[in-house]
Amino acid sequence: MIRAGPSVPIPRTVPLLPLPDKVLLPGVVTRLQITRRDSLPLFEKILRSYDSRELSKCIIGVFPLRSPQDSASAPLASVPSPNGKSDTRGSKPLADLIIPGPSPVYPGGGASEGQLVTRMTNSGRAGTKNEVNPAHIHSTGCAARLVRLERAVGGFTVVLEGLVRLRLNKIVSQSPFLEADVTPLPDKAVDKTDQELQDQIVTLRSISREFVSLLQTLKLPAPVLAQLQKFLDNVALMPGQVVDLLMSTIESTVEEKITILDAVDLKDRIHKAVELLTRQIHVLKISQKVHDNVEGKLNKKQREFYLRQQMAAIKVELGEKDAGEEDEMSVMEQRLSAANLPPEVQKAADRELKRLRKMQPSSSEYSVIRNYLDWLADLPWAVSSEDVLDVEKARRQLNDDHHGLEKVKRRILEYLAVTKLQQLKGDIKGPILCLVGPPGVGKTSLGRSIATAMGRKFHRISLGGVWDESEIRGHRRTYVGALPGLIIHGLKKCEVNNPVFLLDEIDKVGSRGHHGDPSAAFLEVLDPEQNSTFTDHYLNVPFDLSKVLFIATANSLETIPGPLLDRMETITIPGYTYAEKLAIATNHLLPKQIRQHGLGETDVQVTQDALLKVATGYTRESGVRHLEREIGSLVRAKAVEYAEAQEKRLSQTTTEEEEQTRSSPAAEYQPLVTLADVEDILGQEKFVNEVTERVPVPGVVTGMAYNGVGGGILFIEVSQMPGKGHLQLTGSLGDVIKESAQIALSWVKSHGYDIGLTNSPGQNVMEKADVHIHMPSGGTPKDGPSAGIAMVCALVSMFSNQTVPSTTAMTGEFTLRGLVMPVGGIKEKVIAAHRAGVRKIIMPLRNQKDVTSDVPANVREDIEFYYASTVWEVLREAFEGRLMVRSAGSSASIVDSRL
Ligand SMILES: Nc1ncnc2c1ncn2[C@@H]1O[C@H](COP(=O)(O)OP(=O)(O)OP(=O)(O)O)[C@@H](O)[C@H]1O
Repeated sequence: MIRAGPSVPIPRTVPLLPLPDKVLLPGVVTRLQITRRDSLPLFEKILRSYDSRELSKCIIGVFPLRSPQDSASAPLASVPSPNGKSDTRGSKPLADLIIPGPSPVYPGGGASEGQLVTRMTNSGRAGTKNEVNPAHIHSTGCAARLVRLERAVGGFTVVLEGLVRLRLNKIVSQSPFLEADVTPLPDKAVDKTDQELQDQIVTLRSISREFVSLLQTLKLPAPVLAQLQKFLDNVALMPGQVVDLLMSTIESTVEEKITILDAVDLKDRIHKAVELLTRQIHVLKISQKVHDNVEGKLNKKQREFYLRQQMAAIKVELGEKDAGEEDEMSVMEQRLSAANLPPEVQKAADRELKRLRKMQPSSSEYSVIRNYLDWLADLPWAVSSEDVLDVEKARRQLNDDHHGLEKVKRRILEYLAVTKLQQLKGDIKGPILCLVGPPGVGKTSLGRSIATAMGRKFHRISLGGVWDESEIRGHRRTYVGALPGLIIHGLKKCEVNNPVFLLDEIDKVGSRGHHGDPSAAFLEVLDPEQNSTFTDHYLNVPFDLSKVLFIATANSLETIPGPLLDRMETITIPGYTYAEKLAIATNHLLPKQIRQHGLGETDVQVTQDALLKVATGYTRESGVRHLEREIGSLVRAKAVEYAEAQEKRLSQTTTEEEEQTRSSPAAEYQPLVTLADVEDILGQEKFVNEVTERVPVPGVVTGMAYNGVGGGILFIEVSQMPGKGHLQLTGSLGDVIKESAQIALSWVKSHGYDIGLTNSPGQNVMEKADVHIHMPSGGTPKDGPSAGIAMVCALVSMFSNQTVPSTTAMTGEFTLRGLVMPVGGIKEKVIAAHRAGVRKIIMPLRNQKDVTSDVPANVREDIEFYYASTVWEVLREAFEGRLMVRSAGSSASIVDSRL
């Protein structure tokens, strides 16, 4: 409904309402919350002096109040003199004419609650305390009449209707409220002869129509639209009023609204309005685009998402997007570009990013893609740490961290030197090292030392019990909760693409389970030719692993599949001798434990014989892990003593002495741990020397074993019982060892007469007897041919009733023809036998070189070695000449002699 403007006279002096952050234009109705102290007296007075029906007669001058900065940058028109000479805006001083402003629009007929009533916003809320500085009041304002006035919490709620522009001439009073001398600036009647103005009106009309039609699509309330439409019909008659109204509906800044308020000249106002409307139409079109896309049924969350998108698009268009509030997408984009992705990966990332943009955050697919992109952004595609390839420094590092292991250290240094040379050539394709040895010999800690020596990051991947290929290569993204595998996880953790990866216990990787073959995944990872394009199932893009230094560790090589073993260079770390253990304990384990228990270097001292007793009496292992634990127990016991002694001292000292006492060790504390203390602290010895304390019995022989956890000795026990010549085998024996037992028995049966077990050549030594061969520690599976000669000796010992000394151990494969064949694991077997107290070892002649090259000299010195090529030689050495032999086979010509 368009109404003719009410002819309200505008007095020359009006009370003034300064509005910060808000502009009232003629023709617009607005509701305000008045809480500013300086404005309250005005409304108090109005409430007192006017009857509610006469309120509309009350005219107020509403002027924008600009902030001091604004006023500084854009000086306000000086308070003009009544003659108008100082009007800087070019509008001529007008007479005291009272020309009513355009009719305000009252949607729904009522002025108070209509939708066009500008809602109060925080910025529209007048402040609570500021005193107005008249210099900050803008020179152009708007006369307004009061439509409603009510008391509200902390002030008043007023509804004002803009009537006509005002020029502020002079502030005439500041107390109790501002009053000013003003001049109304009504719009001039349209000059139909002014062609330029007419053209402008045409443009305004078309652009306004477009604007209103766009508003329709945004579902503005129908009555408001209807009002706007009707209003536009009058654009030719009152273009100024139309502009004012439209300007109050578009999104614009206070500054822009002030320029409209300032534009008293019609052409100027239309020109500015067309500019702002064009921009608003552009924004609306974008919102409509978004709007069109979301047509259809949307749930609450979807709607929220699209509205947010709309907001973001509008912000971008307005150039208001702040770096601080950048949306998730651009942050992700930045992270991806910072990750320096290889082109192929970049392509995949772009593709996923594009998909992500089209999704709503609440969908499950959204988080899947987000996670994926997070992974891509977090991986060190192009980040490497600087290598320190200083061989001398590496040598020092290895020597500082580990005692002995000379061969291993030499090999590692060779490796580093080669890597250094290759790096100079830009071609790094070194072999993959595999450290093999029993538990606790320092394989893992060697790996760590290598990383430290090279200045690289270290990451340990424990492979024990990995049965599933996807644990290494990741799950495909189609699986719910899919993630990359251990390799990619490790790279993310290290944050560089050239760390040292220790593949711990590679021999424990389960082979061929239900979900692929995990060891097969390593075929690619460990192949320097292939691993530059390693593709994790989750990432589905290749990652170059060629800069990663892989070091594998294993307890035994037997369970490592051939092709995998083929890719690695194995370095064997045998078990330690007692002498080595003593040195390791003294130089590394004891200082480490003392440090870990918070004591000083000299607070615990352990004598060498005490340490040796810990090693021999409390541990039985190839490595030093248990030894370290037992030393830990010793140190703990001493730490308790230390703390107790200190407490005791403290309770006896005065406060002055306290500080001094705290730092000094307690007097009655004794740091030395002697041989006698060991049993008190650790309890009774757990292991006695197995062989030296054993009384030799016929039918029992000491054998030598070697398995994944190191070397050891094992006893072979044979007994006979009445029977019919059957052989019984017990002790978790494998097929090969069972066959060796058969071969041994067959040989003994066939040579019974030669060895003096029977009286005639045709007699069967087992005619009326059954034989039982047992190998104790039934819980440990045993296999392999190396117990052959020990079984022959055990059988001969039982049948002949002669003993073999328990300190004599033997190892060697045995053929039916009585030949002794070489076996493996000599070094570990010898060292373990030495630990167990063995003093004489019989072994195949062809293993002699292993003893001379591998067995430490101090062990060799303690043991008497005998190398045999036939079983006859073995028998002679084992029984030390106590066996009656008639004929020592074809190789010997001795008849009826004592061997
Ligand atoms: N030669 C040595 N010098 C100094 N310390 C050693 C030596 N050998 C082993 N150690 C110490 O023994 C402890 C056990 O070593 P580590 O964990 O490396 O053994 P491992 O061979 O990897 O065993 P596993 O096969 O069970 O993983 C570590 O604290 C290590 O520092």
